[in-house]
Order: sequence, then C-alpha cells, then structure tokens
Amino acid sequence: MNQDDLKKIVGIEAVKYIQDGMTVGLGTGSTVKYLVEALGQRIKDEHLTIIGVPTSNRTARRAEQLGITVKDIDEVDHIDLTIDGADQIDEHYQGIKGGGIAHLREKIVAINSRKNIWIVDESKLTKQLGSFPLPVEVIPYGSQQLFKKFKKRGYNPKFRMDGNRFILTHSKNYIIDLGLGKMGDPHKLAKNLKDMTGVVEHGLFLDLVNTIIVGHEDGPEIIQAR
Ligand SMILES: O=C(CO)[C@H](O)[C@H](O)COP(=O)(O)O
Repeated sequence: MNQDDLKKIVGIEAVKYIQDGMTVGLGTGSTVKYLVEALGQRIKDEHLTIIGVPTSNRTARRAEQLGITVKDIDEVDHIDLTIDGADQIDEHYQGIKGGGIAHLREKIVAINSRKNIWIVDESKLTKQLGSFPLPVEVIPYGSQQLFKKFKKRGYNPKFRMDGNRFILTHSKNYIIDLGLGKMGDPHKLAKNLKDMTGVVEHGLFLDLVNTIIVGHEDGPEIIQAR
C-alpha cells in the first residue's frame, strides 16, 4: 500500500461521520479529495441533503462537479462538522496545516465548526511539531521587514515561491514557511506570531481537533483527541 492508498482509506472512513441534513466544512488537499469523492457518491446513492462549506476554490470546484451543494461560510447558520487533512500532528494532537496554502480559510471554518475531524495517513504523526515547515500567511506590504524579523528570531524563514513569483493565497497574501526544526511550546510560538503586525494567520491549529482518523496498512485508526 502506498501513501495515497492510506489517504483513500481515511477519506472513505470519514464520510461515515456525515449525516443527512448536516452542514459540513470541507478541507483542502489530497486526502480531502477522497472524502469529497466519497461524499458525492453518498449524496447520489442515498439522496442526502448536505451543504458543503469549502475551504478553498479547489475543493469548491471538485465538490460542485460531484453534485454537492456548496455555500460560503457567511451564507450558513452553523457548521456541524468539518473534515480536513493536516501536515503534521504531535502526541498532544496539536497540528500544523497550510501545506496547501489554505490554512486561513481552514482555520476560520474549523473554529466555527461544532466538531473537527482530521484525516491523515500515518506518516503525519510525530512526537513533536516542527520538522514540517510552519506556513505563515503575511500581508505583502512590509513582508520583507517581517521576513528579517523572523530570521533574527532564528525561525529560518522562506517565502513560498513559484519560480521567481510569490505564491498568492486566496486573500492575495504571501506565505512565509518557517523551518523551525524542533518547535518547543507551540502555544508560545502561536502567541508570538499572532503578536507580529503583518502576520495574518499561522498554520498552528491548537486544541481544535476532536477526532483524528489515521490511515494504516491494516485499516483506519480512530483517535478521540478531545
Ligand atoms: O492544510 C492543508 C492545506 O492548506 C492540508 O490539509 C494539508 O496540507 C494536508 O494535505 P494532504 O492531505 O494533501 O497531505
């Protein structure tokens, strides 16, 4: 089994948590892709009434192609459940997200959701966060100054580029990835980053996830985080 097979396993498992009538936050990435496909199939087979709140244009497009009704977060009254991927999850079930540059929308959807499920293949689990670069969305104006500040703090920053062009997020901001190695206390780092003017949002998702579905060779593992 390869990594993609494990992503498929958890995508298919997660769709079982969606019930008729729910408003569901739909994350972003190659694991969520399988969830969205499985959801489209269930809606077709079981004639379910589901509203999807996508966290990226990519997910919105795919969901619409599959016949899922899609609404913007500000068009819905509440979100029952959000299912999303993650880049890294530590032993306290804290996570890094934003590898796919969607973490600002993902966090807004997650914090407005009654429950959050993450779906990951087993390679995403780690003792301590940090070996995966931490994405930070920043306002373009003054971003070189912010970059220098990150460098001074030893965060080992790198702009996310496509050749010599800055990659733009949905909100037309830049991403600076922090190569932290070992992160230490993620709550402290999250606060330090939030306090820096020009930072829009970082990819630390702390105390947010309720259930984690992990893909292993022998099937999905369900972890109740909180
Ligand atoms: O945070 C994300 C996008 O911003 C994704 O959830 C994260 O990058 C995991 O992606 P994948 O399922 O493709 O490994």
